[in-house]
Amino acid sequence: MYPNNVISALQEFKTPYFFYDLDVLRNTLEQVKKHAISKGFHVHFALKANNQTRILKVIKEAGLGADCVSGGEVQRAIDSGFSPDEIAFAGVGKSDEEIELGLKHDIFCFNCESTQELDVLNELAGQHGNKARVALRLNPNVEADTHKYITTGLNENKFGINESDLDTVLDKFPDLENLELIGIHFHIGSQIEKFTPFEELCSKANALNSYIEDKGFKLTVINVGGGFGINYDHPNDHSVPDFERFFGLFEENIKLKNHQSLHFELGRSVAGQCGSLITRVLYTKEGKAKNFAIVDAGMTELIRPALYQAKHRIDVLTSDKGEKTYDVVGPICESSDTFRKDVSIPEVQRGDLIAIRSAGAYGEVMRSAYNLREANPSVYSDDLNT
Ligand SMILES: Cc1ncc(COP(=O)(O)O)c(C=O)c1O
Ligand SMILES: N[C@@H](CCCC[NH3+])C(=O)O
Repeated sequence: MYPNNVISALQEFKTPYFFYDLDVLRNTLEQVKKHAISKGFHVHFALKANNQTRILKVIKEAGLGADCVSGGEVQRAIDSGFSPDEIAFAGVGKSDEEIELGLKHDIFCFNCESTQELDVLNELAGQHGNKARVALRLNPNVEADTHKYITTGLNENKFGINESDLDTVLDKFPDLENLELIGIHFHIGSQIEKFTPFEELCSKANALNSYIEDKGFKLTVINVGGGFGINYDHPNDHSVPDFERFFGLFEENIKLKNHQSLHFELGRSVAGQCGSLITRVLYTKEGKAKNFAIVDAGMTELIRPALYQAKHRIDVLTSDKGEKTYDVVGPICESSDTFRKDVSIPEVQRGDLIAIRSAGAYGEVMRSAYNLREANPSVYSDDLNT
């Protein structure tokens, strides 16, 4: 819950809008610095989670690099001050145009996901006259224990190169004269709350690392991806994820050779807790079976509940009345436009301000204009009149 001076400042802006508490972001980044960067680990922020320039500048200043999945994100990273040698470009379907943008800027690394992509990258790099650095995204077939739509490291997923194809891919490298294989890359899924999948990932990564090095390749980059989950139920008590345990697990379990460094691509765990979607109650409706609180934000602003049945905490900022049970719903013409079902919150009335919490990652970036919805500007804590 926000303090009263913040709540009254938040009243001034046109809802719905995203509010970013930059102090929460800075505190989060302090922990990333303490438990990862100071130990020599490289942490790339996944722009797919949040690509607001203001947010990216704070993240860049803390010493993180950028993990991009489109030409647009590569360009946004560069425009936000990331140096090309801090930019990794991943993605299962990079277009020729997007690859060319990466080559033009001579970015740090392309994370490649198929043999065909390697051929295309090799050809385009040849035309550009520069060698492209490549990390192979390998599919470790590890169960991430998360929502099925956001698991990525299983054989049935479209991502990465399966172990059974690895020899064929490695055998190609002598012919790929414009590529330099510098590393291996993994990413098993997102919003992973247990630590066992990451332990399993470490043993798979160790085995594959040794296997490829034994074949005579020198890998300098071991990239274990992102996926660390956040606490959606208690964003105040857990505003910063337990990075000590997360990075400690990798420090203990990943076996690096002397010439190797460990890389991460974190999105949600960095940006998730600093953002809220601020919305106003438009109407309340007492149904036969349900009470509805109809708010002015919808799945167009935050699609996670509709897409993954995600439950974001709802804080009513302007009511201290007794609790009442509501379905909190948006104005979009879809029944799935529901933020929470049967949630107990202080009784609300038209005009009350509500914060839908933990919306800093995969919130604003996934916004759509469906129903011709207008996008209001985001608000940053540093600019509040408090
Ligand atoms: C390849 C890759 N790297 C990094 C991320 C960032 O993941 P997260 O936000 O869960 O840390 C994702 C998203 O799941 C991804 O697909
Ligand atoms: N968009 C997803 C995460 C996908 C991660 C990208 N591979 C979410 O909101 O939880």
